[in-house]
Amino acid sequence: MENAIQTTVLGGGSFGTAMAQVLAENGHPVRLWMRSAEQAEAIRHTRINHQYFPELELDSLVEPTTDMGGAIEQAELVFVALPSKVFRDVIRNAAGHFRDQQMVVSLTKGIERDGFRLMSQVLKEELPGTRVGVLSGPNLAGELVQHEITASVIASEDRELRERVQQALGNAYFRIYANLDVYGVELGGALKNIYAVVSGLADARGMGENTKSMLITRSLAEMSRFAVSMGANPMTFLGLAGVGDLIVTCSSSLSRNYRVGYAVGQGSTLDEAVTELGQVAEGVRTLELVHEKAIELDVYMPLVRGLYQILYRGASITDVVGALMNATQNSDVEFILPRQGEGSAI
Ligand SMILES: NC(=O)C1=CN([C@@H]2O[C@H](COP(=O)(O)OP(=O)(O)OC[C@H]3O[C@@H](n4cnc5c(N)ncnc54)[C@H](OP(=O)(O)O)[C@@H]3O)[C@@H](O)[C@H]2O)C=CC1
Ligand SMILES: O=C(CO)COP(=O)(O)O
Repeated sequence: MENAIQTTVLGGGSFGTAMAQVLAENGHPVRLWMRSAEQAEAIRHTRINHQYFPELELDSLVEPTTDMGGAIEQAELVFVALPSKVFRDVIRNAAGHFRDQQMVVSLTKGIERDGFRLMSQVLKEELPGTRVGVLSGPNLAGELVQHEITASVIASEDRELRERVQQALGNAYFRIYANLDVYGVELGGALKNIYAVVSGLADARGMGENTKSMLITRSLAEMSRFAVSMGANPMTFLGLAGVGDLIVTCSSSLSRNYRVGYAVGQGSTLDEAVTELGQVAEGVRTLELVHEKAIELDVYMPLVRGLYQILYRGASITDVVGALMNATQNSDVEFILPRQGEGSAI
């Protein structure tokens, strides 16, 4: 195709595969890097990624590979779809293959334990000289490959990168908006996973629609409050990468975080729920990190605290719900009201 962009996706899991398919359907050759030679070989022969998308026939422009060097060196645009837990190690091992000014976009929605770093920060540290962006939004992989009309946000300080990503990914079913608030867009994607777990729990317990609405709305207030305390722009949380992603992950059983919450709500232990899922649910780890950070920064996060008590301290769901409904700190104030003469806060 004229104007085809050479692309690479690192990570042959659920989202990496979905994004590779979108790129290929748009006419861009894409190397899909995965660590398993067996998996790459099977995809090459069957055109199917059996473990993650057994019903999806991959476009002929998707080339599965385990050759990390070749995949990176030949790409103009590299997308990274790896769990946050392994992100830095994989990138560090591959660092020698990247070149100056190459465009690298994180698709990962998680936080690194050491130093509470987001993936774009990891990329900047490990790959100095490259241009970095993050893509985030309400993008369930399973819906994207079904061509459900979807939108996402490319956030980067680099205008050329934003435009290139819009060009590479945009099509009749996928619309890519641009944003300059890299930190807010990325933090939104990571934080909403926690509340998807809460939402799954609530659904498993048969809680009502009033409850669900309350939970989602208060989740938005809580994640925005945290983000503002970390220096993000609260307006970003009213967009696709904030409330947009929160709504979809809190509402869909396609969300792995929701499914973990649902399983725990039905009586599984956290370990059982995560093992049964067999894919990454970033919210479980993010919860621990945000819980710790909220204490450090003294940010009021009752839902994070409640979920932490349930998942990590063995508290009963009934007790936690009771405590939340009887909470006194800030409980009767919907928004933290500004003092006279100050701007508004959330
Ligand atoms: N799925 C979705 O709908 C969306 C996911 N995301 C985000 O994308 C990121 C990746 O998620 P997703 O693809 O869904 O996760 P999956 O669990 O589906 O896949 C994870 C992928 O990472 C690979 N991997 C794990 N550990 C390593 C390692 N040490 N070295 C190399 N590869 C490794 C896995 O390989 P193997 O199969 O060999 O274990 C697999 O290919 C997450 O941060 C998620 O939040 C963002 C938007 C949507
Ligand atoms: O981020 C997602 C949708 O935007 C996917 O959520 P899960 O990781 O919970 O499946």
